[in-house]
Amino acid sequence: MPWQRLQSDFRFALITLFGALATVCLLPIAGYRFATGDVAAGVIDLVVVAVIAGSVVYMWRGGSVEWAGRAAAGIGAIGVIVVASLVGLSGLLWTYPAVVAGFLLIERRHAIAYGAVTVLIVAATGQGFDSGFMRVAFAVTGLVVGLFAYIFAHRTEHQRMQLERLVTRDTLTSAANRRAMEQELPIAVETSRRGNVPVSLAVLDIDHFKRINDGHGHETGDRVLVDFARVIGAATRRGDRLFRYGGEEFVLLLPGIDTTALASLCDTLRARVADMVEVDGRPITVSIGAAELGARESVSEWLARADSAMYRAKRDGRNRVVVAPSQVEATVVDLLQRQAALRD
Ligand SMILES: Nc1nc2c(ncn2[C@@H]2O[C@H](COP(=O)(O)OP(=O)(O)OP(=O)(O)O)[C@@H](O)[C@H]2O)c(=O)[nH]1
Repeated sequence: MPWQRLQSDFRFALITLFGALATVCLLPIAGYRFATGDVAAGVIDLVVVAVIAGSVVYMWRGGSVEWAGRAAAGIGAIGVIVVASLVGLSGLLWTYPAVVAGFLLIERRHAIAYGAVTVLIVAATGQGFDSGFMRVAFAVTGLVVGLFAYIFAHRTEHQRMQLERLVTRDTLTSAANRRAMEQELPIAVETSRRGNVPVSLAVLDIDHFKRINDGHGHETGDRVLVDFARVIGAATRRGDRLFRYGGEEFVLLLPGIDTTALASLCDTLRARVADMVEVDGRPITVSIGAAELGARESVSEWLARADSAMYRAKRDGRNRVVVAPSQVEATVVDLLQRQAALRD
């Protein structure tokens, strides 16, 4: 699902854009260099394009975004340094875009160091400077460009994170919202299948929540939702994700957890809620349905299986956990039932 990642992963999208731009801009320049007999510079341009395009392909095929960015930035810097020492002024000019591109490709604090080192090496080794003063002026202007790019990247990243928090968080409980869930579940499915590690999800629905609202007021209901999300958040691991699915229903994504571990984990959560969430000293309870992702199962089928397990927990008396059988178990049960029906 790399197309979905273009929307959900900002750095993934930036590196892809950089790869496309670098290819479109550098290929004609490489052609021009060959045409004018500048074979060495042409070869350097082609190597730069090949490494950058290779990094993007590696990332699209599931490789690390960080390493793809580092490889693209690294080859960009080497290309600029070598070309500046080979062709003079027309090579020197590429230093400025390389410094700015660093902020798109790698972490901000690394990008400022990367930009400063690239500018200083080019100032020291590049050809085409008329005088020592020109070298110093080049170094100073390059560093100023890097500093401005740093300030700009800092502000943009801060605002982007604020915006992302606003659109992906539920304002009442601070859990991730349904929109975030719709983006993250397909990624979790892809990660699980690629790494061949299990992933499970649990649907948690607070019991008789309407009675809390009706008997104690909406504000108390809101407070229960906040306490509930806090208790679940504190009882789960760092990589687990809690989403508010709607109303008093939450979804918990549990990477690395299979059907065997699911029942005891969910039961711990159920007990923790009953112990720690209350109204007027009376415990609030939760019904939980859980399911491990099945082979070839879609996100909606997976969610539907966990949801129907949760409804079974409600039907069986609430304040309990029902784990949906794994797909293999479900198929065996189905076959046995069909066999029994044929025999009758
Ligand atoms: N206080 C508060 N109430 C909410 C919020 N969102 C949904 N609700 C209420 O949650 C209640 C859900 O009630 P039901 O769907 O009947 O479920 P329930 O009473 O929990 O019953 P069971 O799920 O069958 O145990 C409704 O009264 C909604 O108005 C919210 O953000 N704050």
